[in-house]
Amino acid sequence: MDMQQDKLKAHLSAAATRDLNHQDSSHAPLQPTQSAKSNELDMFADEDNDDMFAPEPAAGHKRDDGTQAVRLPEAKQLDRSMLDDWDDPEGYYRIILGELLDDRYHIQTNLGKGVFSAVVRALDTTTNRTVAIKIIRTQESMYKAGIKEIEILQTLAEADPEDKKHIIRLERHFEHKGHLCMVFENLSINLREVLKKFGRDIGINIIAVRQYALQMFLGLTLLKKCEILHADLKPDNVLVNEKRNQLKIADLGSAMSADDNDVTDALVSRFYRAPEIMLGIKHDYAIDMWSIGCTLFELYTGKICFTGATNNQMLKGILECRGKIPNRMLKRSEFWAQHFEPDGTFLSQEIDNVTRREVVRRMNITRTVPAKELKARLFASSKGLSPADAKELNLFADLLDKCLAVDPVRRITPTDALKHPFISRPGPVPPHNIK
Ligand SMILES: Nc1ncnc2c1ncn2[C@@H]1O[C@H](COP(=O)(O)OP(=O)(O)OP(=O)(O)O)[C@@H](O)[C@H]1O
Repeated sequence: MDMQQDKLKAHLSAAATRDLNHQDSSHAPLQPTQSAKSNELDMFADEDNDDMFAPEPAAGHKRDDGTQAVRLPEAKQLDRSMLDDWDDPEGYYRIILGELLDDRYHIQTNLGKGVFSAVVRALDTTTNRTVAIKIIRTQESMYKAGIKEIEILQTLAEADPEDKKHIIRLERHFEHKGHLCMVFENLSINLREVLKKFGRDIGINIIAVRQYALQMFLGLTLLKKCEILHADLKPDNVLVNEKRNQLKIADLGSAMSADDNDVTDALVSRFYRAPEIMLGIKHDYAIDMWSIGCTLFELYTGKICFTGATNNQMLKGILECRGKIPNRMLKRSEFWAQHFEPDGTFLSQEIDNVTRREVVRRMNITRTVPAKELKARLFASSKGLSPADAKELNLFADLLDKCLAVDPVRRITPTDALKHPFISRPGPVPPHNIK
């Protein structure tokens, strides 16, 4: 529980920072050159290519994926007994570039720290391939969470032997100096970084969004088939390959069995949190579809779909954009009284601009059908659309409307999302991917 709270705190502060980062970004035109591109491998081709993870070009050799790998001094087992402590005060393993882990993995790059782990990129000297290794912090709760994540990843891999469903592959795991180490296939950057580098805070082109949407929906079908909720989907937890034409859903550290659905209003990072979670209604697979809807909106516009410093302010944004919460939902809600009066009036808990005190503003939202607002926001970020582009964007708006249905019972399922015309119509999508 501590760990979850820890993780949530970090998510909240990261989300708040992102919120600030996005305040000034301007809307993106759907540039004709972007929308006209038809080759999905080429979807970012005219954009700058300065990969933050690109290895040193000079002393490199070609990897099997065609990229350059750094030539490192000969791998050696460091005698860490010479060191006072191989962990930092927070239980993270202190990374030493060049160290050989498990007599096999030669650490090349430090990819940074998450809440649960430090992640490194390493060369597997047995296969000569690059891998990513998640080195879990020492805390017992984190070790246990790591074991759970391994079990879930194994279940998912067994159900997808051909690796077609876009969920990250765990190759194996081992222990090193009391740390659980998880060896993953190596990927490049996450979708938040894609947005920052290639969308320049204005979003990426609709062909890329469609390709990514298809792959994420395939991932959701596998999760559902295995009766697993990811419960932390957001751009940060979706990784792409070097070419950026394939993605994998990653970080299953919060994933759980679908019947493990105790009511809590703090599940999922706040901006990607479905309304039923905030209202205290028993949740199911639909929470992941909501998160994907928010992620797709953000990919296209470069803007976070719903923001709010609290669940209450998140609900306010959702109500304004998507209309009234249906009574049948409020009836099943454990936390409705924190946000509504018995007659359905919304109690917006805001900070007064002048006094800086909390004030409660009563809002009577009666609209039962979603406003055109979502669509308007998509079109506002796309200037100078050709009729063909506008048609494409209308299809995307219709799909998003269904992914972001307030009532989870009415929200589109992954299988139906794959059949939606935005995804299923003929186009530049490899046919083997559509199952
Ligand atoms: N297989 C991989 N290939 C390349 N980079 C990876 C891989 N796995 C993780 N990373 C990088 O490490 C970061 C953290 O990974 P991950 O989210 O799995 O760790 P975590 O400790 O669970 O973090 P948190 O829960 O705080 O997001 C990712 O955002 C990504 O940038």
